[in-house]
Amino acid sequence: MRGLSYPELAIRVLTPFLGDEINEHDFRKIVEDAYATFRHDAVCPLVQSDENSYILELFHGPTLAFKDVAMQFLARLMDHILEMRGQRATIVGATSGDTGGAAIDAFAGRDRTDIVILFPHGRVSPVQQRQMTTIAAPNVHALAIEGNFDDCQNMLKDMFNDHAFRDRVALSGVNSINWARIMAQIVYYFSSALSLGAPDRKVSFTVPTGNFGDILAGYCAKRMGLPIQSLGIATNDNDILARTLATGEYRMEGVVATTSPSMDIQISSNFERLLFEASGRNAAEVRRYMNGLKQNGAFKLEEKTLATVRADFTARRATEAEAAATMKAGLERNAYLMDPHTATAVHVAAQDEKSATPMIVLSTAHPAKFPAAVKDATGVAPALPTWLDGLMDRTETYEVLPADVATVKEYVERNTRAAG
Ligand SMILES: Cc1ncc(COP(=O)(O)O)c(C=O)c1O
Ligand SMILES: N[C@@H](CCOP(=O)(O)O)C(=O)O
Repeated sequence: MRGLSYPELAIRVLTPFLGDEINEHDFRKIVEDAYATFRHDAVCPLVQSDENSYILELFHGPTLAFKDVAMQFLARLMDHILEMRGQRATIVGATSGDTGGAAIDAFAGRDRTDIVILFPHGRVSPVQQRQMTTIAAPNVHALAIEGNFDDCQNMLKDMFNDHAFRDRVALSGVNSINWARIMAQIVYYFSSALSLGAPDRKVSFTVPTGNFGDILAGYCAKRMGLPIQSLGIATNDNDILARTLATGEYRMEGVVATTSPSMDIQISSNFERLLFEASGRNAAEVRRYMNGLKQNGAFKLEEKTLATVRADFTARRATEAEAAATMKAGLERNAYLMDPHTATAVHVAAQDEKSATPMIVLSTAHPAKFPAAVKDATGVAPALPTWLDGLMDRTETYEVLPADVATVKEYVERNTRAAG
């Protein structure tokens, strides 16, 4: 697979996951169109940052975040399937900042879908907010929820669990709850590892982590046979995953606001998927964990499951000061500006012992999405690319709603077209 273009590689990696509802020709067109929206010929280029260290830039899509990689593909795939079936869908998504903008960009103006995005009021960056609130398309609805991301995601899960509501509005998801999101993210683990010599040479990854979707895609790549030495979870001060790997106990604490807001998460949704695999697909064990989380805000991992998780993953935290110092050092040493999420992971990766295995850090957002944090750390305010000119001056349209699922459901039924 070495030497293939990104779309060709995506077709090779993703084809085994397809059912028979889509033919080869249509799938090729979906993939090619999705990655034609990226502003870099390589789609996800790999940049060397040190002797054996690399940064995988995942932010060359329309909204400057790694979410575009999956979302541009997913929107086209869903549109195609809905068209073939003659159906419509209502998409409801929860975001801590980036999923929402990427989903709105990818689905805006599409005839067969309405999209409602729940974001935590006052807890996303101004650029992230405007990417959700300034898109004038009749099928787009942005809701600022008086709560945090976990509240938004909990309400979304409640909506999926209310089967009558789900069926009435033809509810569909674009969060990483949707497997197609994870599936599309597997591809860049392959593209970057292949360009460094895989499968003849192992590589390691460090991933800025919140909802655990991105790093789960890395785990899937490993299970598919990609020789990955280690998968490093990098967290900000919301370090529940780092604490869990250290102590064996997943224990919720309050969410704190950081300069990497997209990782301000305590309920890391896809960690449940990992636990299912690590427990040997023991549904009863995972159910016990999830009940513990709901009832007591905590659960303790079985020794065997913990050991299995630790065999594939390491986890560390970068504090706000460490992320800021990393952004500053990146600019001074390499004339390279990185965003706070990326800096979190670069700091964590640098704590590893020197190894002959190349380390690839996933860069999940363009620094211009977080200009205030980057300027505070480096003195330089990164400018938005020209295709986003005027973003900060456009009129915003959004509603503020309480973190109350009945109120949000009522909004969805009133404002979307698939019901009835
Ligand atoms: C910029 C950025 N970095 C990292 C993450 C964390 O990714 P995940 O939620 O897949 O762990 C997010 C949110 O998804 C993000 O938007
Ligand atoms: N960090 C995410 C949170 C949602 O994650 P997802 O991968 O489940 O969509 C964001 O930026 O919205």
